Amino acid sequence: MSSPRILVVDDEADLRELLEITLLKMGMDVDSAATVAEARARLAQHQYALVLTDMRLPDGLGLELVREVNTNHKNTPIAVVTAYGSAENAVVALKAGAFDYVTKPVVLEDLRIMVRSALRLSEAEAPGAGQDAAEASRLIGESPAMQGLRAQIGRLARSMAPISITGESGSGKELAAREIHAQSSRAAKPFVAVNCGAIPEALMEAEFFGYRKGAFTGAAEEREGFFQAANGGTLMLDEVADLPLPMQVKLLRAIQERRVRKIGATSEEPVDVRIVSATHQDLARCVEQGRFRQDLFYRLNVIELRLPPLRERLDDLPLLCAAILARLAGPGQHAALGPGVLDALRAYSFPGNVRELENVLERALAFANDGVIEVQDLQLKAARPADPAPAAVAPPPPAAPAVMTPVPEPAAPAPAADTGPLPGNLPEYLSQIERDIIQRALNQTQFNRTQAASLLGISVRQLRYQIQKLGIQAPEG
Ligand SMILES: Nc1ncnc2c1ncn2[C@@H]1O[C@H](COP(=O)(O)OP(=O)(O)OP(=O)(O)O)[C@@H](O)[C@H]1O
Repeated sequence: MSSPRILVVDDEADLRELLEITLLKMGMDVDSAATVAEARARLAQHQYALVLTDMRLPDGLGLELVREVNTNHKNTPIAVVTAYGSAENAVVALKAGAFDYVTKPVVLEDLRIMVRSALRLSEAEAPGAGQDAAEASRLIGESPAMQGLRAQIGRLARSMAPISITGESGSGKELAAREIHAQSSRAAKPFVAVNCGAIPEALMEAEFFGYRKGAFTGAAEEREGFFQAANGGTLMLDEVADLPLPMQVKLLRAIQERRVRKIGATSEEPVDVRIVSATHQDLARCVEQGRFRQDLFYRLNVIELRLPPLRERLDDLPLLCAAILARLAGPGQHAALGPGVLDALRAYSFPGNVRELENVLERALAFANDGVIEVQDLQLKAARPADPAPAAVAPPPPAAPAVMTPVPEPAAPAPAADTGPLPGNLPEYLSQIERDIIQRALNQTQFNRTQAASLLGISVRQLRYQIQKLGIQAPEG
């Protein structure tokens, strides 16, 4: 089998030589070009497994090559070499379709990581390899919005560019992130999803970067963090707007440098992780309000992927219902919608999106006779005629009175202290009360954590923490 062929485009002879030697040592065949024109000539002659170009060339910009390769040589990944500290250039190149970048002075280990990743990509795209993206997709729906989304995911999966996924709660952000990972050259490596809103602030650094044995009291043995766990794969930062500011600084550094330092370690280690972030909040607004760092926003938001709310793609309801019912019924079992049910679902606004649809159908199936769901089984309460249809990334609407009734104050069920027996285990007793109340709030809001938190007068972060601590089973994606 012949070695992969790589084109290096750089007018600085020293750097070009360094790149060539490194690539040759990795077993590649290397061609080089010193100008855009030479690069074009080479590209016309050969099919390359990777093009690596400097940003500034004597007769033009590396960016032009990025665009050309993306248009005329769709299966060839192209990466850029950017000057140190010019984060802006790297972001511009990624937006233009560069697969990845390395910064000058080039750290050879980073270069090797990038090249290996690009070659996995070329192999995956070789004719006959891999699956057809649409066929493999787990994102159900044939509405124009979903078709557009799947096409966009197919394109985005090829690069290393950070992606920021926005969309309402339950609209499929995590599923989309998994899809990007599954279609990328990183598919064989881990996909790690982290709910940034559910980690107590004091533990964040240890959770993200890991720690060495003895780094602090309780660090009985060395532990990896999320970055190490996702090495070679994809790290999804879910609810990224919930990151506390000090952690945002550390995360920005790790993303920029592609290196992390475990707590208690003296040196940093390289990590090769693609970052996908998600939020139901308007991150730009969070930046304006000083709650989110502008530089991290810029870094994460290189490419934006918006997930439409379910009410904007109601035509997908039949397919979604069929898939969800098939899953709920189990193999060999039958579950179906009775007459008028689809119309009733169509008239509903699904503030909790696909997750809410799943919950509605699951509950309805429990009530249904012989697996056929009737309109009354849906218990949609009110079809809410004038739904506000909130903007995709706007803060969630206030609790809708038609669906929710207030949860009593937590103090209300306190034991009748004067008469009843005292609880034998006060902490457990209080936990049980808390568990019941949170469960009720979640049930009432169809597991919309933002609305449940607002009903209970606590922050989403507090609610998530309590859900985890109390072991409440909330359906997750
Ligand atoms: N297009 C879709 N096709 C099939 N299932 C979907 C689709 N979109 C969402 N789902 C399902 O809906 C549920 C919620 O999806 P997911 O967890 O990805 O949403 P999310 O936007 O990340 O939610 P949250 O903001 O609450 O974290 C999951 O069970 C997921 O499988």
